[in-house]
Amino acid sequence: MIRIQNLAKRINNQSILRHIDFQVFKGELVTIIGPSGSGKTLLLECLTMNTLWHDGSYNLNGKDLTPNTYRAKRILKKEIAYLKDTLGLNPNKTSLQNVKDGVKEAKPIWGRLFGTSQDAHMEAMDILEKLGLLDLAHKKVNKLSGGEQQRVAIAKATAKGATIIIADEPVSGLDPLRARQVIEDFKNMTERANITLICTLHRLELAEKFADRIIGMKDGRIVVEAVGRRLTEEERNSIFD
Ligand SMILES: Nc1ncnc2c1ncn2[C@@H]1O[C@H](COP(=O)(O)OP(=O)(O)OP(=O)(O)O)[C@@H](O)[C@H]1O
Repeated sequence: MIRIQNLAKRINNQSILRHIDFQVFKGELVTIIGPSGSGKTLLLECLTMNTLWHDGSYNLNGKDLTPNTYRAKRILKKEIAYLKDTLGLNPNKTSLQNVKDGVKEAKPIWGRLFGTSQDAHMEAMDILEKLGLLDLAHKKVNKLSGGEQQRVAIAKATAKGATIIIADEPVSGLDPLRARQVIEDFKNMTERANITLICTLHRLELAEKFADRIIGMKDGRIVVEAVGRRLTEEERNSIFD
C-alpha cells in the first residue's frame, strides 16, 4: 500500500506540486488524469524517486521513505518498476526468455549459479500464464505491438519481484481501440496477479471504464479522487475547465 501525505515539490523556487494526499491499495489500477502541465508526470517521478520532493511523507507497505536515502532507494527498487521510454526488454529475445531473465535477476547469486534453467523456465511460464500472456511466450519482443511489449514488460517486472508498476502515458500514440485494449489488459492483469498499476492517462473515458481509482490533477494539486465510479460533471469541470 502507498500512502502519500502533503507532498510538495518546487522547481527553481516555484511550487509545482502542492498538498498531494492519496493512498493506493494493493491490486488497484490507478489512473492519474489531468490537463497538460498539471503535474502528472512529476508525481510519478516523485513516486519512483526519480526526482526529490521537498515536503510531505511517503509510506510504502508500512515503511516510511525518506527521499534520497539508500534505504528508500533499495525498498523502491525492489517493489516498484517504472516503465518509461525503455521497457527493460531485450528486443531480440522472446517474451519467455525476457521473463526468464527477470526470474534469474531476482535470485541471489547462489540461486543463479545453482538454480536450474528448468526452474526459471517453469517460473517464467507460470508468470506468463497468470498474466494471460501465454500466447506471446515464444514470440520475439521486436515482433510484438507496443501494447504487447508493455504487457511483457510488466511480466518481466513482476518476475523481478515488483509488486507495483508505474507507467507514464502507456497508451499515448495508440489508436482508441488499441488504447482501450491495453488499459483493459492492465485491469485484467491487476486482478489476475494482484499487482498494483499506476499510470497517467489522457483519456478520461478509459479511466472511468477500467480504473479502480481515478486521481484528477490540476495546477499541481489533486482536485478529484474517485474510487470505483465515474466522475460527476462538477468534478470533470474542476479538472478540465
Ligand atoms: N525540470 C523542470 N523544470 C522546470 N519546470 C518543470 C520541470 N519539469 C516539469 N516542470 C513543470 O512542471 C509542471 C508539471 O509538469 P508535468 O510534466 O508533470 O505535467 P504533465 O501533467 O505530465 O503534462 P503532460 O500531460 O503534458 O505530460 C509543468 O508546468 C512543467 O512545465
